[in-house]
Amino acid sequence: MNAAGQPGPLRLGVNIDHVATIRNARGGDHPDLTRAVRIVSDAGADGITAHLREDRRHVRDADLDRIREATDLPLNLEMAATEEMLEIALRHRPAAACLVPEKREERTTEGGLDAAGQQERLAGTVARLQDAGIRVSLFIEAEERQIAAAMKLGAPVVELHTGRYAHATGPARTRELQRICDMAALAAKNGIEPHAGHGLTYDNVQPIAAIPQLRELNIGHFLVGEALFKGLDEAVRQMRSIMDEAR
Ligand SMILES: CC(=O)[C@@H](O)[C@H](O)COP(=O)(O)O
Ligand SMILES: NCC(=O)COP(=O)(O)O
Repeated sequence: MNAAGQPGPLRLGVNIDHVATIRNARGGDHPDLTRAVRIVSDAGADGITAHLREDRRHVRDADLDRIREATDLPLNLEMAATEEMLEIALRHRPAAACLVPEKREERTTEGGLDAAGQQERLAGTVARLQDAGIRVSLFIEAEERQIAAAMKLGAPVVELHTGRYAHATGPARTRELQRICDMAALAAKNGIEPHAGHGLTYDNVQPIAAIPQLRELNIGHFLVGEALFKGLDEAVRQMRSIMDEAR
């Protein structure tokens, strides 16, 4: 919140992974990721997010340079906390690196990173990224013990996993929303910048975008799907406008 008690600006990071998923379905270079990045930039995104999965099912190593060349927007690299990914991040120096849990056989990122249970393992990765000037974020469940772990690790940012909220209905959704509100407030109170993302759509983004402490939402799969019907430019602009109206 700013000095007047109003929520500050909310950045939109567009995750372009699933443009690459469609490209990879045929093995060529269409749809071109850099074209998508330029459209997203022109449509009002504040950043580009890409998850370089260990199995390279969507974005690939060579895409990272191509994304950087296509836009001045900051790149938020989502990555597992492995030595291989750390070396890639240190070579490419994205503006931000978001440490995510990864299971090879999962359909999508199923839950948050267990920062509380893996503090020792994560400490070195967080420190090496930060030493390289890369802003570290931890993609965690909205739980007090995970925020406490982020504080101990010295992470400047947490991204709260909104998957459970996105899939819940009725009172369960209200509970999930409250959890995210409370943990965004707790993070901010302790000097950690809270972000959120996963499974957000036009129908469910408004209450999340209205959480005053949140500074960034990362949204991908829905926007790429919606782009089939209205184009990527319009899909991003509409999301931007719902987010702006919520502040
Ligand atoms: C961590 C995360 O939420 C994103 O990476 C997003 O889900 C897109 O990647 P997947 O669809 O491969 O999970
Ligand atoms: N970290 C969440 C993200 O980048 C986008 O998730 P989704 O919108 O593809 O589910």
